[in-house]
Amino acid sequence: MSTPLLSVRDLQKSFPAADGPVPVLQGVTFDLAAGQTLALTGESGSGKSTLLHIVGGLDTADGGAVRLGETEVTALDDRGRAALRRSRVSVVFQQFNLIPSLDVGANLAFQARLAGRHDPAWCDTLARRLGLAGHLSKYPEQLSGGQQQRVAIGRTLAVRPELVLADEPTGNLDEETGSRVVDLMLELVAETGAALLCVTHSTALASRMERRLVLSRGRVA
Ligand SMILES: Nc1ncnc2c1ncn2[C@@H]1O[C@H](COP(=O)(O)OP(=O)(O)OP(=O)(O)O)[C@@H](O)[C@H]1O
Repeated sequence: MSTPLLSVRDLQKSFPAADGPVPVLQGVTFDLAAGQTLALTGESGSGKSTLLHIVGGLDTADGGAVRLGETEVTALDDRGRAALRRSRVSVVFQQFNLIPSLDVGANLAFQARLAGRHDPAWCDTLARRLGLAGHLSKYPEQLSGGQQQRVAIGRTLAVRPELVLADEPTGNLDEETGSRVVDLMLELVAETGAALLCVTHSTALASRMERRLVLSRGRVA
């Protein structure tokens, strides 16, 4: 079998609480192949977002290992994790997290510019495919939720990351808007060849992914 793009092994994480550390991830192990899509589901508090944050280099683990290709993510220092987030792993958040002072065009290009990978032709393609070409000089507050999430997806894919992480990407959208946003996200993720790890409570969204992983009390169920 070929080496997976993402390998998570025996991942452990606790958070401090008044009466001692509370274990949140208690030995999570799974692989994700390049270009594969995986839904991460499980009850509230089961550790889904915590896992996503560690995989994406937004938080650190207490034990175990995360590898992305040849890189041991869990061995990186702050700088290494920042570099990983700029160019190789990119996150779509439920709250969109656009930069309010930048227009749509600048938001789309923002992460790619930071990564030194800005490709104007690819940004134009993304804007057109995401139905944003007529909105490039608008600001996030002038957009609907669905439009804002499409900008966030475009910003994520503008860097051509190896791995896209999505945390409840349709959580703030109505069902129909969410379904259209997911269609676009899956289409464009597939075209770039990125793998997708998507945290969701939505069975409709989870059913659109090739694989499903259920977390229960910090373990893969
Ligand atoms: N920074 C933190 N400090 C302390 N506890 C935390 C922190 N982040 C998460 N937790 C706790 O860790 C547990 C898992 O949280 P996490 O957000 O990963 O769960 P989740 O499965 O994504 O939940 P949900 O589906 O409700 O978003 C919860 O009990 C939460 O309160």
